[in-house]
Amino acid sequence: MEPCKVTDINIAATRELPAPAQLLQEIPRTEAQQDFVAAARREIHRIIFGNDKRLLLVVGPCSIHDIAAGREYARKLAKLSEEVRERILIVMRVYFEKPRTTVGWKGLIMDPYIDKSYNIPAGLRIAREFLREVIDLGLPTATELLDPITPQYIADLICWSAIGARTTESQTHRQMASGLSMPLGFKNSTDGSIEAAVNAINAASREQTFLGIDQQGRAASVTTKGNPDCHLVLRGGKNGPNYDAQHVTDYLAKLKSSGLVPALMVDCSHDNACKDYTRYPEILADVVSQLSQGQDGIIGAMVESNLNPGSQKIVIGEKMDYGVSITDPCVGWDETEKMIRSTFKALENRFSLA
Ligand SMILES: O=C[C@H](O)[C@H](O)COP(=O)(O)O
Ligand SMILES: C=C(OP(=O)(O)O)C(=O)O
Repeated sequence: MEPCKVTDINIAATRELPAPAQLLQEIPRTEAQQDFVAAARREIHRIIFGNDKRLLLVVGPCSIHDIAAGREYARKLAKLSEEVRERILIVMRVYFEKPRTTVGWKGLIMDPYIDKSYNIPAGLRIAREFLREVIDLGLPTATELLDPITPQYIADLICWSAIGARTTESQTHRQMASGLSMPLGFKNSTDGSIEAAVNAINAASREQTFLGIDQQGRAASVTTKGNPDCHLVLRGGKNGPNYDAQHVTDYLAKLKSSGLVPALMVDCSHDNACKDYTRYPEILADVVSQLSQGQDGIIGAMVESNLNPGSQKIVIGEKMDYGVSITDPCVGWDETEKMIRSTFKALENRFSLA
């Protein structure tokens, strides 16, 4: 009789990945890119701690799936960001990892050819190359870090990152965040509560020891110092939005009483808008009006935006519409430009008062 199998019963395949150091050598960052990332992180840090009154605006596609469209978007955004940088620090969403409620396309790193071939080595290479391009345009980069191994491959090119609503409560992600070198936002939970995010900021700001990998790709025990630049992101929840003035005031008080920096970003998409992209402009306008009324605890806003509005379903093997999201719906470029220009105008008062 065959002995009973007790390992790898549910493993279909494993595929070796290049070590992080190998990929970083193959697709290196230049000194100028390194200086740019460090400077952008410092600027974001200053905004979080109230030493820079500009609005931190994290804007861009829900996910990057087509590099040509991503590049066109980045060029347009870079140009606009120069025009408004006196009052708004624009950071581009360059999201390569998507958390799913159940199942679905998990982003360019996991499945770069959107055909279930799951060529992760190719995904990591494409991601690194695109991040370098965005930085070379003078745009700081933002991403959600989902898989705890991914940062070793791309984090040196990221200026701000998010831990998403579905993973804020995860110890693994809090530990990872505690060792990341960039400012980071924890989203409130999908049920709308902020407790998990408050606990996450607390945990991530402290030293942690956990299992990870080193730059050679070897399993390692990692000890971190704690990330001092974490903050809350309000994204609404299943009971509705949570960006209104009352919620914002209550949540800032909660952060303060928990001994945390009273700073939060409002995500104008997701459950704050019931994923209805036509509502993103009115939510951003509300946030800006709170700022104009002196609410200094709002440090930033997030908007899911693409070249063209809406979203489309993935049909494997079929051509997709150019510049349209294949994950959450986004506002199109024309609307995005209007939103950013009117935000710039509306912030005039804030700066003249300062
Ligand atoms: O921002 C993206 C989505 O909201 C998130 O990845 C969940 O998507 P899903 O509910 O379609 O799986
Ligand atoms: C997945 C995202 O957001 P959330 O975690 O708030 O659903 C996102 O910003 O892409």
